[in-house]
Formats: sequence, structure tokens, C-alpha cells
Amino acid sequence: APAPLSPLRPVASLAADRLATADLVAAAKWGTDSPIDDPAREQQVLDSVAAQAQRIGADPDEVRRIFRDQIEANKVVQRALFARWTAHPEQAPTTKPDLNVVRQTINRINTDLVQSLADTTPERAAPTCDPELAVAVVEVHHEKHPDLLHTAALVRSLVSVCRD
Ligand SMILES: O=C(O)C(=O)C[C@]1(C(=O)O)C=C[C@@H](O)C=C1
Repeated sequence: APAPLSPLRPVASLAADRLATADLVAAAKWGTDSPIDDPAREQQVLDSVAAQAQRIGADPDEVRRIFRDQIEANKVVQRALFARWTAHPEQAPTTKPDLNVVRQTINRINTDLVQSLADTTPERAAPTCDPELAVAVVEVHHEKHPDLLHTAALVRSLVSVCRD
């Protein structure tokens, strides 16, 4: 019989999907005046996920904190890619995605991630949360085989998932 999946796998999996969008965001911004940091967009993301959390009975402050980490991790990937493309211009992207389209994808992932956080409220409060989250990260690493940068950023994005 297959081993049971970590209950936190959907959370880790969606966080990984969200981080995969950082490559597209970076490509959209590369060579333009749009900075990696967009405080107005961050505020919009945080207000929107907090409102959704409120509607579905999750803790809005906790969801806000977790999404601050999601955004921070996204910027870690974007900054690393900018540094790589600056040092190795031949690796820079040759096509530029539409940032608004990428943000629509991010919005959909945000919605699913808030739902997964709400669904795992008891697991995230349990003393088993840290080991289960570690297992989930390994499972996602094996499933999606992200590179080291994205796996390191994934770990960064999940630091507030386990409640106290
Ligand atoms: O939408 C962007 O411009 C992004 O870079 C993505 C993102 C996010 O993770 O949601 C990250 C950094 C920006 O400051 C704003 C939002």
C-alpha cells in the first residue's frame, strides 16, 4: 500500500507552485522599470488573503503572516534570478510574460493556499507539525524536482505554517 501523504502536502505543493511563478514575474520585470518590490501589490495580496481567511473561518492575522513569507520567498527567487541574469546575460529570458496574466495565476494559487491553510488548522497546531511539514517539503521536492534555489525558497516560505 502506498504510504499516506503528509497532511501538509497540499500547503507545501501550493507554496511550490506559487514560487514557480517567481521565474515568470522576474522575466516580466527584467529589462523594464518595474522593480522587484511592489509594496502596493503586496498590500493588495495581503488584504485579499486576510479577507478570504475571515470568510472561511481561518485566522486572518496568521494567514497574513504566512503570506508575508510567501512574498518574501518569491522575492528571494526573483533577486537570485536577476543576479544570475546580470552575471550571465546569455541566460536571461528572451520572452517577456505579461505581468498581469502572471498575477492572475498567483491570485488563483493564493485562493487555493488560503483554503489549504484553513483545512489544516488542527494539523498546523499539533506538535507533529514541524516533522510533517519537513516530510511534505521532501515529497514536493521529489514530485516537482525544483532546483536548490526554489527548494531553499520553499523552506523560507513555510516558516510560519506551524502555529507556535
Ligand atoms: O506581483 C509581483 O510584482 C510580484 O513580484 C509577486 C509578489 C508576490 O509574491 O505576490 C512579490 C513581490 C512584489 O513586491 C509583489 C508581489
